Amino acid sequence: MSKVIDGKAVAAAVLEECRSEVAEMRSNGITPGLAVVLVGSDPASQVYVGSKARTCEDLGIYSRKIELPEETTQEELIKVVEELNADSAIHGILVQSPPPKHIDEEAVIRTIDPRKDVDGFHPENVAKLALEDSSGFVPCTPAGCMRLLKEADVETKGANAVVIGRSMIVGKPMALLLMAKGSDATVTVAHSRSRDLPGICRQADIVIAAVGRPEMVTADWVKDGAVVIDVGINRVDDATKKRGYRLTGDVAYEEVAAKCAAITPVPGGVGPMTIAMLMKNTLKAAKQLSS
Ligand SMILES: NC(=O)C1=CN([C@@H]2O[C@H](COP(=O)(O)OP(=O)(O)OC[C@H]3O[C@@H](n4cnc5c(N)ncnc54)[C@H](OP(=O)(O)O)[C@@H]3O)[C@@H](O)[C@H]2O)C=CC1
Ligand SMILES: Nc1nc(=O)c2c([nH]1)NC[C@@H]1CN(c3ccc(C(=O)N[C@@H](CCC(=O)O)C(=O)O)cc3)C=[N+]21
Repeated sequence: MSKVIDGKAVAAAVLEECRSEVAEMRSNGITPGLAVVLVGSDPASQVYVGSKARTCEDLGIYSRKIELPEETTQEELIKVVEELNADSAIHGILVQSPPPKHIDEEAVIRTIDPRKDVDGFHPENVAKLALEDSSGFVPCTPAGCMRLLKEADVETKGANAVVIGRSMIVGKPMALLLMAKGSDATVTVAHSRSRDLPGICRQADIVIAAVGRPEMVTADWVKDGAVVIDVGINRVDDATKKRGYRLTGDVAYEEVAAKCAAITPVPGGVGPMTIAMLMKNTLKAAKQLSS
């Protein structure tokens, strides 16, 4: 028996919280605004960016989509960010990752005003997360995973949590959130150099898979009754689908679902939460900048 954690439903509830907050802010004369910058034309990035803009419009958040050509230089991109920093209609700035290879992503992120850094990627916000200072912005995907654990009534206190992946977008902030006071998990972070990943994973009460390898986590890696959060979004070729591909996570869903206590599906798990938490962060930015 397994319980499916419905990310789409939890995200919808978070978005309803946002909708009433937006209405209240607008009645006080503040319209929250989010700018999403996309360099190049990666098809997956275009899907996410479109979905972010649609969600903003639906909630009454002002959204500006800035699509720049692949050959945009770092200087040009930094100039765009600086203009958004100075623009009082914009409270949140997101530069879609990854940018083309000729752009130094870290330099661009450092240019974003930390008060508008709704991704939580700026060093100042990374430091605030590590310091457990709640005035900063928490990266949307791990924040969404924490909310899913909470909604599914998963006890993190004292639990063994294994995070697979150590990226600055997902794995590392996820580990910080799980170990923070209040969450109180015992956290192991695994990555491509980890020895005996299946053995490490089998110790876990909570598995967070953020790797980018389709169906890597199989049933024999997962302890009976564990909770599995699948962050992976992988496109795999599938001739039976009209788009020519299907989406799959980093977890072999069917076999793992058969033995775990709870699991997030892909799609419909962590992905929708990422967008919902981005809206939350945008409202937080708008409130902090307007007060
Ligand atoms: N649902 C959502 O909203 C989001 C989903 N994603 C998805 O999550 C996944 C991870 O994304 P992201 O963190 O950005 O990816 P990265 O590629 O930045 O990081 C992947 C991590 O996985 C580790 N890794 C790679 N191969 C293995 C392996 N064989 N065994 C163990 N560890 C391995 C890497 O180790 P090392 O550090 O040693 O290289 C790295 O730490 C992707 O599928 C991505 O599409 C990402 C963001 C948001
Ligand atoms: N600066 C930056 N911030 C990000 O937050 C960021 C980024 N760059 N680069 C790429 C990753 C990935 N990401 C996703 C967001 C939503 C879904 C999502 O909504 N997925 C749907 C399916 C979408 C589909 O059909 O393709 C789901 O899982 O149900 C997925 C992935 C945000 N990212």
